[in-house]
Amino acid sequence: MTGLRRFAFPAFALLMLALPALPVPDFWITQSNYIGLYALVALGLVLLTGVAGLTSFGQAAFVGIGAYTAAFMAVKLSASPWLALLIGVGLAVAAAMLLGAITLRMSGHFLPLATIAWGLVLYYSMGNMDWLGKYDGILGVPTLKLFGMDLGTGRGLHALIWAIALLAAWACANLLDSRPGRAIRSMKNGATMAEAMGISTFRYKLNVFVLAAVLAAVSGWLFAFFQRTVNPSPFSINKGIEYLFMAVLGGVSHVWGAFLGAAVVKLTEDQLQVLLPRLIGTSGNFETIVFGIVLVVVLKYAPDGLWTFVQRRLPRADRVRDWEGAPPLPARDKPAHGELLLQVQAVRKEFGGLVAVNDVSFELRAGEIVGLIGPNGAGKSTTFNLVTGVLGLTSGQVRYRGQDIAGLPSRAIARKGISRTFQHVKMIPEMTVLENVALGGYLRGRTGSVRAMLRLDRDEEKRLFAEAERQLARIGMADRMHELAGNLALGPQRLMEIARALCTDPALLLLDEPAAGLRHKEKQALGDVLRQLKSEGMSLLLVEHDMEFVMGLTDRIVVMEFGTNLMEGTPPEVQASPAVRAAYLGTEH
Ligand SMILES: Nc1ncnc2c1ncn2[C@@H]1O[C@H](COP(=O)(O)OP(=O)(O)OP(=O)(O)O)[C@@H](O)[C@H]1O
Repeated sequence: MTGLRRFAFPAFALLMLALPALPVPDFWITQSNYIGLYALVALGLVLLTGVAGLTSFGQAAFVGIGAYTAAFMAVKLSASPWLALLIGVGLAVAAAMLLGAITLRMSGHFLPLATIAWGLVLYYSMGNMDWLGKYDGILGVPTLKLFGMDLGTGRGLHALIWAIALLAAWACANLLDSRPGRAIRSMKNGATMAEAMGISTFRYKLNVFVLAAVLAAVSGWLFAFFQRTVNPSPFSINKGIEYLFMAVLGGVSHVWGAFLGAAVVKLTEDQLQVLLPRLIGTSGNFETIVFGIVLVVVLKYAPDGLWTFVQRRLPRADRVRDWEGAPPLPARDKPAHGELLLQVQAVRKEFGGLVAVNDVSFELRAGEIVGLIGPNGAGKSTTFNLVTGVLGLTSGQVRYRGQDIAGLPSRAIARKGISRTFQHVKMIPEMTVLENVALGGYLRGRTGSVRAMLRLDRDEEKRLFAEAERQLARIGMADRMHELAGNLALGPQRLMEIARALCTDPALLLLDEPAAGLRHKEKQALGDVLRQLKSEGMSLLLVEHDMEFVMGLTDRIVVMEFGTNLMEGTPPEVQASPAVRAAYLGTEH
């Protein structure tokens, strides 16, 4: 890390923790308290929405759970605030697990809708329950005491709010730069790539959803002791939208975006509440209208949020190469040369009335490169997806090293030693090449989210990065490991995907149209890499449209047309076949 980056966080933390001791007016301390409380909630949304791609409008309801638990237990039960924290967080976890279990397997708009419903249900429940004081809420919450010291509501509480918010930011930043963090980041653009790397996307979605709920509940707990009264209005769906607005405005993919978003929203909201009634001549919640307009403008012109403007000015530093000499990751037993590796037996896939793959069979032995070719729409990609578990079979069998793998999810197939690349490169563009490749090592590591947040994963990380660099060196890209993956041209991106697949320690590598869209030189480089992998004993199944590319590379070729096996043979046999030529030229045969 550069000096600026290394010192920025401790300097900011020190400033925020020392702020109450400085001659700062009480008003600014109060504002800063709100910013810390809001940032804690927005931080959860950064992970949930920005990083994992899940939208929640219901975070204010989780804040409400924390706040109401704290107020109720302190006022009605005179219980310890720390017990209230435990129970509040526990309730938020239970609610998030239940809500997540129902909605997180569904795609698209189900989660946002469910979170809206959840926000509304909780708001009206809080407002209608006698024992929670209905819309008046619970008054007279005592101040928080820590080691016998009364923190009060202003300066004393400021240190606690900011200590917790900064600790949470540190933990979230650690999480994002770790094995589980890469898994979370890989889910943003759909589950296919993540699952192919062996990641249970449902588990990580639930993890992040629960973590965001916990951060919100902790904020609510602090909020109750800060305001010393709770009522439903700060936990309404409006506030849920405002939290999302803070995260989006600040920079929904960046931990520090949460703080920037919370600060900008809080400070402008206050200014607008004074300014707008004066301008318009009548009072009302006009700031909401302004925020709505600003949100549309931000989404249009700065979809990554304001933090990106700050980040662009900070120098980007390469990851410190501290993994020299790290012990190698565990590796699987490799099949002996010539062992029967993959048996595809009469696989069939129907989409409604269309038979995309019609009882196709072929085999692949260890150490071979087999090509699966055919004209557009022949059913190659569908066959590929049947083997890799992305699609379910209508009938037939797929055996890998003698075991039936048909119907297994792709992450289970990855675990068995089959890895793949994608026709349209799937990567995390804002991560470096090295980090993208390290994602491939996911199944070879063990670190969970809690260990990662506490930074107890460094030994394993060194092993993962050492392996990622080794695989990059294997395909001749070690010198580009610190570049952002999104900045690479298509050829190197495809090679990077191969390195990522190799990082899974596969016994069989499946490449989906690796030469598509590549220039002549890039194709040559790819061909050299594949030949080298074969010489190292790797087994490869190549789905390819480009006849010329596969001819010089493969041992055997399976030709498909209209979903069926047209023929199978060596490259010269295929090249000599009038039927294949006719299929490619689209003439009768
Ligand atoms: N999810 C789907 N739903 C309905 N039809 C599909 C689906 N996926 C593929 N098909 C159809 O199945 C047939 C085979 O498609 P597939 O993508 O497997 O062919 P391909 O040989 O890989 O072609 P290309 O080289 O163009 O990728 C095509 O007619 C396609 O339209």
